[in-house]
Amino acid sequence: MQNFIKFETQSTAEKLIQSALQFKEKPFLQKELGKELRIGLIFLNPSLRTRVSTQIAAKNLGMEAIVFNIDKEGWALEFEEGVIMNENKAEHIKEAASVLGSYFDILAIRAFPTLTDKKQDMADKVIHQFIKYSQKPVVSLESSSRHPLQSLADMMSIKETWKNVSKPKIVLSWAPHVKALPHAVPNSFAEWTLGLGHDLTITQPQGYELEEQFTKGAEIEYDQEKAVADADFVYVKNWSSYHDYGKLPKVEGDWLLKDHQLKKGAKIMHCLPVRRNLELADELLDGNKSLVPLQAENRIYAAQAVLFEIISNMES
Ligand SMILES: NCCC[C@H](NC(=O)CCC(=O)O)C(=O)O
Ligand SMILES: NC(=O)OP(=O)(O)O
Repeated sequence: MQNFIKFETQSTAEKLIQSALQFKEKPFLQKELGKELRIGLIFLNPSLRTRVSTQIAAKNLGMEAIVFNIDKEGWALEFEEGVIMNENKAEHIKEAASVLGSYFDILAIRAFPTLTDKKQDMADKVIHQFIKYSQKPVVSLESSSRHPLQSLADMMSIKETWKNVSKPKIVLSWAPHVKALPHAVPNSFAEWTLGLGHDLTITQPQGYELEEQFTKGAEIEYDQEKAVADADFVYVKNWSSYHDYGKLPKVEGDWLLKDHQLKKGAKIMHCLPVRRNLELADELLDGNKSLVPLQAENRIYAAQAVLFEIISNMES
């Protein structure tokens, strides 16, 4: 594995989950591996979990991690090729990525979508420019289209929790929000669950269908109550419209999930940050159905498994 920007194969994903679970048992198992290596965590958007968990993961492997909030502390970046830079952008991605590539052994990038330019967002233009111009392995810390480190931690959390031999019923449920949010988390969640051979049902209001490349093979159920009634895991997340890109079509009914709609033993998941009592009710977040703290904790070991795999490939 050179770059980690999406789900690749079932066997790679399973290997990463196993490795993450092993690092959770023994975080310092490979504490010397990265001792002469440096990772740059480059943020174009805010973060709590991704930023801190990836720093801890790097430290557990003996690496130095430097965080750079490039959107606030760097020069304004130009991503277009061949333009005359006579407006407010002071530095081109060609120089920025190439210089950062010369400073670091691995680069990790967070670049949210515009939610206005669908083509650019779906092509993950920013992350691909970092790959092209840095010439270093790149890890996605959430791109326009996907959030693979989150999904790896989510798959690990499901694996740790589900002890039955039968397959769990997994539901991805749209939830209300006040803003237009990206599709990266639900896209990746669908990509990873289906890629690992799980059964997935997606419930969302009309107009909020996700891109089919991610959801092919999932059952779509517009009636949320029906979809969640017998679910073992309900992954709750808001996203804006994909087809009417970045818009917020009017929603009928109350999509805020209630504890009584779920069966006993069902688990609730969310990537965080969550808006309490808008996206998810206190009774669910604070109750025993919540896997949310486990998911957040597992972000460390998901990142550690990914960095371990990239470093192991660099050396061979
Ligand atoms: N990294 C996890 C989620 C990040 C982002 N959420 C947000 O922007 C929430 C913002 C707010 O609630 O104002 C998303 O949905 O992709
Ligand atoms: N879940 C997640 O990626 O959280 P942050 O946006 O805080 O990093």
